[in-house]
Amino acid sequence: MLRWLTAGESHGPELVAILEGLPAGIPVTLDDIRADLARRKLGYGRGARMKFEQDELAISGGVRHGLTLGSPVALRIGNTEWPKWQQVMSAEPVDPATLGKGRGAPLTRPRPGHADLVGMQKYGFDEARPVLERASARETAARVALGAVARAFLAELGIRLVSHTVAIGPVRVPEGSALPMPSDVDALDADPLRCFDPATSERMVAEVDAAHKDGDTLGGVVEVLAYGLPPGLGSHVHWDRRLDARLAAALMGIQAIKGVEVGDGFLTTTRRGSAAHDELHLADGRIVRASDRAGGTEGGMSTGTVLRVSAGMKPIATVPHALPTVDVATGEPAPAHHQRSDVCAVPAAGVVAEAMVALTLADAVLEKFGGDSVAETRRNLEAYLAAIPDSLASQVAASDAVRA
Ligand SMILES: Cc1cc2nc3c(=O)[nH]c(=O)nc-3n(C[C@H](O)[C@H](O)[C@H](O)COP(=O)(O)O)c2cc1C
Ligand SMILES: C=C(O[C@@H]1CC(C(=O)O)=C[C@@H](OP(=O)(O)O)[C@H]1O)C(=O)O
Repeated sequence: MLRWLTAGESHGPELVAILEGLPAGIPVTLDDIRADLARRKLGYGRGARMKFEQDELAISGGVRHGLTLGSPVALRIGNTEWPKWQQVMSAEPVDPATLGKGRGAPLTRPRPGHADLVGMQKYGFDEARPVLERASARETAARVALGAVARAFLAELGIRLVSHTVAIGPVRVPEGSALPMPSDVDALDADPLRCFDPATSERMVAEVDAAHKDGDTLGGVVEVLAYGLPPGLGSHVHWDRRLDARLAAALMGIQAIKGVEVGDGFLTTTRRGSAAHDELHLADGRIVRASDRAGGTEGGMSTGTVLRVSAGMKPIATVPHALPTVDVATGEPAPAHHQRSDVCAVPAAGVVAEAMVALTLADAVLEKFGGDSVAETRRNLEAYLAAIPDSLASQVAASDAVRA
């Protein structure tokens, strides 16, 4: 079983993260994790903070000489903005009179769509600062760092992930567009919106520009693909063992994600059964699926074809053209508080989604194949695949290509 936890506030000294349950022998370097942290900052429409804040990464445990030890992997990501926030976010008691009118001023005009108001009601705060500090997606840096370690483990087994943006607001890649492969990651990261279709990307840039000009914000949809999965991760036998359910929970656990689809998702509900499923045929004596509408799971288990899940993100809640709210200090109507924000963070959400899928898949792999060293996990995986009788063996073209 793989367990992970993150802690730390958006403007606190650092984020910390622990990943427990990985086998020994996974190659992990600071540079690999830093590369993923840098990818999370990408994307046209992100706010000023992405430019000046650095992710100061340190590995505090679980890795020696570039390889995991089998012990918990502990990571720290320093917030370089901390010096400006030392007093506002001090762990030690502070005289409220010294907090002043700037950063430390109480935030009493909760933003519709953010965690502000309900967090104040639930935790008994009279302003939003103590809520938004943890509700903020700054925390996703910690998940991406853990996800980089999980991805390194999956890569050792020939499993590779890629994510891309499929919609920004109403602008969507055309139906039936080509899917990116793991080898396309650099090209995707070089695109302003991490979109695989250059013409759509141009229209997405224009959409972000238009929202920015109007003092508005945007959401969108990201898709994560996993190549090289064996059949049989997850299980049909109980709801909480289903791989699709676990992936949906992991993706819905990302700030601002409001919907998840597996494969063709809701589009499938509009089709008749005869046009909704992936027919099984024989090719060279092996079973092949004629299409991939299901997105790589059937019965809550990976089928061995490409896994395809997508997540829909709502528009950023801190709308520059501030939304109406109520000032809870005066009881009067007022505009919601706004200092700065992203116009659109969908490309970053794609990188976070990739991390959450990687962690979920790593957990499912360990559940099925176990192993205290990567070599042992690999042996168990290979023995399982070899034991599938010829009469049941399926051909998994894309996956085989990656694994080879
Ligand atoms: C990568 C990323 C960046 C985000 N940036 C902002 C932001 O700058 N301003 C903002 O108000 N919300 C931002 N959000 C969304 C908020 O974190 C989210 O709306 C808030 O936590 C409430 O979401 P919920 O209703 O899904 O819990 C971001 C989300 C993600 C995933
Ligand atoms: C800091 C990050 O994202 C932040 C997520 C976020 C929110 O409300 O979720 C609000 C913004 O922070 P601030 O209000 O300080 O400008 C984003 O910059 C990050 O992703 O590293």
